Amino acid sequence: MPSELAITYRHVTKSFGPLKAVDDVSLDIAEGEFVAVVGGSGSGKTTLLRLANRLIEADGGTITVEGEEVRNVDPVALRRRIGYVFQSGGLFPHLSVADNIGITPKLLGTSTADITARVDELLELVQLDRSAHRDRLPEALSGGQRQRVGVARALAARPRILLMDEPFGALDPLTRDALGEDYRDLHRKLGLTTVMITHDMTEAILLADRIAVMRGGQLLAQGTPAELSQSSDAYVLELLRTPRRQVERLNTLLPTSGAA
Ligand SMILES: Nc1ncnc2c1ncn2[C@@H]1O[C@H](COP(=O)(O)OP(=O)(O)OP(=O)(O)O)[C@@H](O)[C@H]1O
Repeated sequence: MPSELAITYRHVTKSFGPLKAVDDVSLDIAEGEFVAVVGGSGSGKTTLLRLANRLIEADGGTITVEGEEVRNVDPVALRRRIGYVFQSGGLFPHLSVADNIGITPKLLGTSTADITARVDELLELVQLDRSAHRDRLPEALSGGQRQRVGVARALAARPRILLMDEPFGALDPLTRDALGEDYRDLHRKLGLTTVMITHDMTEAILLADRIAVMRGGQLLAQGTPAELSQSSDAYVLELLRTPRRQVERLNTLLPTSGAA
């Protein structure tokens, strides 16, 4: 029986002292869906993400992953089922690209030959040249290449769900755009479920099927970009104003015909 929902949050709450970082959030994420989580700094996005793989434990409510309540799943086993991509790549600085990517298969007892084959497969998947990048240390990579390695490492144990915390945030716009597009293709090709935090509403609109808007720990709104544009909430409309302004300005500045 295929479970339709990859992740569910039901009335989930997490406080740090007096602060409600996540406040009564209910959200369904369907299998194969690409959901972007947007919202201001400190609105609870990272906390929400980390509750799903038990990097943070909820105080109240229920979270399920692929039909199972996460509180009943061993956290280490859970994290192997859910890939996690950090903002800065989160790579181990003293390990080569290959060793970074192969670390989970190694911990799982995979043979050296199989790890080598898997690393090569993953490098190809994230479009990094094997011979050029395999043995480099993270410090010898560009920001974009580091993020590609971060994605490869998160996919090493063949998870069906990927959580991404501002994965492309620190990159220049062109690299960011290329990585976003490439990741979207990968998401589709591998049939992944993706939850991605971003500060960039334009990125959220271009990449995600659905957008969840957080504010003050609460889920303020959720929906497709078209649905959000019908929202009556002033904050949601304000978030959509920047991409709209960009489109209007680009339409004015760029000729509608031509190569660009
Ligand atoms: N371990 C912690 N201890 C105490 N407070 C925390 C902890 N983790 C998060 N918080 C607080 O909880 C709130 C939500 O934090 P969170 O990191 O989830 O927000 P965010 O929306 O991801 O922010 P940003 O976009 O800046 O990364 C913030 O006020 C933060 O300071």
